Amino acid sequence: MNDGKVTIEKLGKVYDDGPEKTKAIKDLTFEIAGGEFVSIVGPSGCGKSSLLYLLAGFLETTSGSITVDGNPIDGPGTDRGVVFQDYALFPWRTVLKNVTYGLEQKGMPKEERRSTAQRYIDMMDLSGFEDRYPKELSGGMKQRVAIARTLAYDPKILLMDEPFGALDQPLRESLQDQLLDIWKELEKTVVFITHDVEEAVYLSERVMIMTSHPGTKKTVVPFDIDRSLNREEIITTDEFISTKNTVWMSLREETQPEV
Ligand SMILES: Nc1ncnc2c1ncn2[C@@H]1O[C@H](COP(=O)(O)OP(=O)(O)OP(=O)(O)O)[C@@H](O)[C@H]1O
Repeated sequence: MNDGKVTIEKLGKVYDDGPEKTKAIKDLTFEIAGGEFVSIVGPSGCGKSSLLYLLAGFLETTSGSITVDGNPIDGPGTDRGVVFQDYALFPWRTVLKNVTYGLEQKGMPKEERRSTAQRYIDMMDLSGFEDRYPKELSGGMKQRVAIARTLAYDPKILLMDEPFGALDQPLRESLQDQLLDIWKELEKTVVFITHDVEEAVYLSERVMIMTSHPGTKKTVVPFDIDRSLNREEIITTDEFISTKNTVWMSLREETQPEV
């Protein structure tokens, strides 16, 4: 069954393109079920982005393996969609043309491209902005376009690298809730990198904490949040508060200098 399951086994990544070799990731083994929402936190420089780029196929593994539904990753593919912090929109294309980009690459006929793009533009509350250019949009809107563009080509897996890191708190919260709605509706696997422990726990089903450089899996914290509750109710539950503390303590052990 093709369901977006990710299997990472004994993964290692060494950068050797500079004057010195940098061991970014070592011996990381982790499995993500199809349709699961997993967040990854870890100290700065522990290899979170490297891991995401390896999953995206932008980088090659040095050792170990990553498979999606049993198939080894061999470069970028439309089964995986990446959303970056800085939106990475095409400035010369309108909102609509940004969203249809991946569909053009897939060779989808024009009419179908238009209707598919419109579905995700509507889903991300961008109706009426189809003909705007990125420079005419706010940060939150740009990120919604970036998400719509990724969703439009229907990847099984969403790889998100601090996608809301540049946004202020109210916008961040509104995009988090929008992402949760999408995840529930479209049942994608989501791998979400963040520095924000509250965001990690609010969004996901499990949080993986990485050790400091070179990064590997330190621990995985699973929890069970009742998604029928609203934000105010969720963040005051004992489960949410204690999970947040557990993740925070684990992360702090990695970031505090040894005495
Ligand atoms: N292209 C590269 N060439 C050489 N070293 C690199 C390269 N990209 C990253 N590194 C190094 O690999 C290590 C992991 O970097 P990475 O960006 O994956 O960490 P990160 O956890 O995402 O960091 P942050 O939280 O600060 O964004 C760091 O030591 C970094 O300097």
